[in-house]
Parts: sequence; structure tokens; C-alpha cells
Amino acid sequence: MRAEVGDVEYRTWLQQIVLGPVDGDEVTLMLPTRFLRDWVRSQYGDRLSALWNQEIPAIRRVELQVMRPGDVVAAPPAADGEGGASAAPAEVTPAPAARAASAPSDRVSDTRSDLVAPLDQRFTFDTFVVGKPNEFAYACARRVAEKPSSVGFNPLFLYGGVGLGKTHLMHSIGAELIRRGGISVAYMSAEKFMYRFIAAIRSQSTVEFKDHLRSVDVLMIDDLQFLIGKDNTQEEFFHTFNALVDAGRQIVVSADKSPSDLSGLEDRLRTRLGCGMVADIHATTFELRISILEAKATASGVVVPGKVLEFLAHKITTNVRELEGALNRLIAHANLFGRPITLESTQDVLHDILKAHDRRVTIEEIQRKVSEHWNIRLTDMSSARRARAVARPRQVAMYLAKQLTSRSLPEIGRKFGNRDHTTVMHAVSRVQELMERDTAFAEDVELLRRMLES
Ligand SMILES: Nc1ncnc2c1ncn2[C@@H]1O[C@H](COP(=O)(O)OP(=O)(O)OP(=O)(O)O)[C@@H](O)[C@H]1O
Repeated sequence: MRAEVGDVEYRTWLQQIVLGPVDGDEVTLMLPTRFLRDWVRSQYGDRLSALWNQEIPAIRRVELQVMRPGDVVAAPPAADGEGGASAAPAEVTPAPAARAASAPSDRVSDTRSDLVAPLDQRFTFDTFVVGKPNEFAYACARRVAEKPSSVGFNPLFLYGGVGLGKTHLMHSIGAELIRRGGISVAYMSAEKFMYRFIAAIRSQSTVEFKDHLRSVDVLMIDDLQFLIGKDNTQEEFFHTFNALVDAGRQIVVSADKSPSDLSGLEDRLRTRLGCGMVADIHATTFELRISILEAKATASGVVVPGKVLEFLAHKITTNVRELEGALNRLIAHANLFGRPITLESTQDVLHDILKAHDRRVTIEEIQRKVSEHWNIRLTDMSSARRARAVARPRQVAMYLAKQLTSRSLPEIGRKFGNRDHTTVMHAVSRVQELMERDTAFAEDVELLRRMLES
């Protein structure tokens, strides 16, 4: 969840969740107050259930409860929230399922269950706000949902920057197809696709994996850029892709760049990806941001003054996810303290987010400064080289990206040669550790930070 919603939102709402009993198909999560419980339930409930079910297919329900004294809980995660595995159980030992959850990579999965990756129920066409930057992509998505495999729309390739609604549109297509019925839909991220593929190889069930994939009517793969550099998985995807298109099935793919700009993907795959409908989701305009904020504020039932919406739409321009996160925080604050939202309270409540946006340091700038400082090639920021002379500056750049920008861990990972968010997490803690131990190193990092901030 942290990787998905970003640090700020995670800390505000999810950090205090404590794992309660795991019983059969139900897991209980506990929260300290009723307000938090209700908020987490309404905003994240479905997603939490989906993630648990994805990791442990036996779990069908996530129950959210207010903690009472004496409740049986598993230990909260370690202080940094990321080294959870080291936490010792409090009062009771977590049930086997709970332990399995902390080591998902060890799990050899049932490929079948993953083909029906859960869709986020919040992401439907109804909740997608249409404006100039996304109207074409929206129209294409609707068309595919209404008439899959139409000539000229297969594959549908949706692309655009981070947090601009690609996933939302894909889930909307899935939800609409399922609502209409009679069609099998498989949705998964490219990362999951690779993970499943590798798991299938390990458990010698690749034939089953392929057969299942090739039996769906509509296959949707999100964040395809993840497959850059993963040659075997690309190859497998290419064959699945061909088999499905040849059999008249629909493919929907999303990525952060157009097929022709996805250098690092095999040419033949890029060519095939670009031969259906390619739809770009452009950066949001001020008008679209206002419409999105208005829609979300109305849905929440809390009155948010127009001035505040305008202020947010001016300040947070990069992506809709952050815009939404900021608004959610304001709304929650208003609910919590029963005070109306004003421009003043907005600046106060969102001061950390707004500060991050004021600085406007980009990851590219950070990479450039750090490479100059240690005299390494800029390309090594995204290369696979692991020599310490290169790897350490890269870790520092990741650390600074986390500190100085409001990018989420997966976004940062992507900018560093498509690395995984766990690599970024590791880099951040490693640099913190080193700064504590080595004053000369700490001074170097501080100097870089000051240069970037000024
Ligand atoms: N036009 C829109 N209307 C309503 N909500 C939107 C719109 N665009 C984006 N959002 C919301 O912004 C958040 C981020 O969107 P989404 O996850 O679809 O982005 P993405 O393009 O897939 O990002 P990533 O590159 O990180 O995969 C979601 O909560 C989504 O509902």
C-alpha cells in the first residue's frame, strides 16, 4: 500500500494499522480510533482486501476493527515500517497466513488464481473525469469496453505520465466488461506478469500458465515499461500477445511512453503494440484538475471552498494521485476536527506536500548533480553496473530523490533504470545508515542537498 499511495498518505492513514487474528478466510486489521477505522474502510478497504487476496488467495475478507485494550495483535512493523520481517510478535504468534504475507517472494503461486486479478472498484468510467487531455484515451477505452476486438482498436495502447489515469481507465474497461457479462477478463501489471511467469517456470507449470493466459477474451497488462530489459518475459508476452490477437481476442496495454519511445523493448513487440490504437493521456490542465477536485470533493460530502480547490490545482500540477491525496487529507482533517476547510487551514495541513512542490527539484537534476559530484557517467544512474563507485552515488541520488521530491518509491525506481521500489527503499535506509556512521559521507550528502535546494 505504501508503494501505491506514497509515503505521506501511508503515514497519515495506514501506518497505524496493526495485524489482528487471521482466521480461515478472514484477516482482522485493527486501528486505534473509530474515525481512522471508518476512513480506512471507505478509502482503502477494497484495495486492502484485494492485496491480501492477491498475496494469499485463501483470504477472502479483511475485517477492520477498532482496537480495544487486551486485543490480540501481531507485532507492528519495525520502526521504519519497511523491515517488517524483523518484528517480534506481541502477545501471540501470527497465524501461518500472516507470516506468509511477509515473505511473498518465497511463495510459489497458483497461476490460475492470478488471472482474475481484482479490479479496484473505485476505478470506473463513472468516476473518471473527462477533459481535453484525456478525452481521446477515454473514448477509446469506452469503445473497447463496449465492443472488444473491434477492427482498429486491437491492441489498445494507453500511455501517459505517472498518475494520470492509465490504471483507472484499464480498471474501468474491466469493470464495464464484467458488468456486461459473458466475457473473461485478465488484468495484471507487467511486474506481476513477470513474477507469475517466473513462478510458473519454477513450479514447472508454464504450459498451464500459457494456456490460461491464452484462454481469456480480454488481456490487460499495466505498466508495460517494466518489461524493458526483461528479455525472457518480453518474449513470453510477445507470444501470448500474438496468440491472443490472432485468435481475435482483445489486448489492452498501458505504459509511460508511446510504443516507438519504449526503447529497450524488442522492435517486433513495439511494432505490434503500435499497430492498433495508440492513445496518449496528456498532462492535466488547470481546468481538468479543478473538475477532478470538484468531483472528488462532492463525492466526499464535505464542503471545500472553490478558492481552496483553485489553490490546490495551481500548486499540485504533476499528477492526479497527489492531487487526490492532498484533498483526501484535507477532508479527513475537517472530519476529524469538525472545522471548516479554509485556505489557511489548507496551507497548514498540507504544509509538507506544498513545500515539496515549491522546491520543484527534479529527479533528473538530482541525478545530474550527484553524477557530477562523484564524477561518474550520468547513464550509470540507470545502468545495471553494481561496482561500488557507481552503486553508492546511485543510492545517494535515490535517497535525495526521496527526500527532495514528492515522488513515490516506484516512480523513483522507474527513473533509475526501472528498478523495483524495494531497491529504492534499501538505498534510502543504506544511505541513512552510512550518514550516521561516516561524517565525511554525511557532509557530502548534505552539501548535495543544499546545492539542489538552493
Ligand atoms: N481523469 C481522472 N478522473 C478521476 N480520477 C483520476 C483521473 N485521472 C487520475 N485519477 C486518479 O488518480 C489516481 C492515479 O491514477 P492511476 O493510478 O490510474 O494513474 P496511472 O497513470 O496508472 O499511474 P502510474 O504511472 O503510476 O501507473 C487514481 O486514484 C485515479 O483514480
